[in-house]
Amino acid sequence: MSSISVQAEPILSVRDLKKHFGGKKTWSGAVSKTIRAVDGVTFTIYEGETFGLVGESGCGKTTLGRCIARALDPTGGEVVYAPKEGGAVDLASLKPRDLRPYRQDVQMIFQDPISSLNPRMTLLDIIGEPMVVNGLARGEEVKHRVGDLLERVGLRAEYMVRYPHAFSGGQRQRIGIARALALNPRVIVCDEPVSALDVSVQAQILNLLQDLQAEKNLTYLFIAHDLGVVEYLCDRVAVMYVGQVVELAETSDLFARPLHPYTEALMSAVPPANPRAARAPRLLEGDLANAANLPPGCHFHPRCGYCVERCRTEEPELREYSPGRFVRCHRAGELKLDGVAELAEADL
Ligand SMILES: Nc1ncnc2c1ncn2[C@@H]1O[C@H](COP(=O)(O)OP(=O)(O)OP(=O)(O)O)[C@@H](O)[C@H]1O
Repeated sequence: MSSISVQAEPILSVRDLKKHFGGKKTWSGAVSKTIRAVDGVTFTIYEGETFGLVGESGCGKTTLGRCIARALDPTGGEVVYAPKEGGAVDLASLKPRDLRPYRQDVQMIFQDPISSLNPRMTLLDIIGEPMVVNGLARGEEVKHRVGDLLERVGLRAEYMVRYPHAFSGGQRQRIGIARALALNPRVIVCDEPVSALDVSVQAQILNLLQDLQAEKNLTYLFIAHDLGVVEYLCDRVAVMYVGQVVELAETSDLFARPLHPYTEALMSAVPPANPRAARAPRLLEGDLANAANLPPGCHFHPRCGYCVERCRTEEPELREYSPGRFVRCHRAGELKLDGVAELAEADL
């Protein structure tokens, strides 16, 4: 795990970010339902840290990551970025032309490298084109830089004349990483970068990401549903449930003692450290709430084993439970919830 220095400065402050889909008139005059994919997310990411984002499929992680990288236009809220030269800019509200100088600072790596790599382009074009378009290099210099980048991510420079289909899944992810690095970014949104890979290859890619972070002082927003990967890699973690953050904490605190019943439920699906341990997995029951038709009160209440009357009617706020620890639950602190570390100890 990388550790951020105490003096680390905020590099991205996400404030009340929203991305709603739908809500538009259809051809028949009816209005389509509004899907609240991201619905008021607030957190700060510090320079050099790995900030994890977890939650079930469909809870809005990808949409949030894409809004932060401005691959999608947010519906509302702010993404305040601190450029190297000082000051602060709200990436969420900049017009495309004004966004251009900052776009290269925030890059993305995707889950499925093959669908994000143009099959008709050589690696030289895939990795070199952004350099040329952004005026970072031209001519022979592009080849040199692409060769260096390929070698840095563990591939051979001469592969630059080949096409993506000639490579394995792990190698393609290395190509995706080289492309993201081509513009010397400061922040990389890593959207499930290892979930499509074999376990042995996953470790190699995670090690590469860690080495690159140390070398280039990169900041990662790391989106994942595999809690084991998140525990290993992230400094802090935000847990999302239907478009909202329900808990945010330092990784070790979150895993040792979750404060939100949803976090506990996610963790109960993690295999115990001791495989012989007799532990009944308390799997998450019921389906993720519908982002187009949210339940009243706490959005998690229909699936929550700790639900009381207030949870059915009153929507909880995200509040700071202790310094740096945020939770959106009426009963936070009152409940004694199981974390992974505690379970592992109890199992021995
Ligand atoms: N372009 C779109 N139009 C309409 N709805 C969308 C669009 N993109 C995402 N959604 C909806 O927004 C919600 C959040 O989706 P998103 O892909 O961000 O979740 P996720 O947590 O990243 O899921 P996964 O892990 O499966 O990628 C879902 O209900 C999804 O159906």
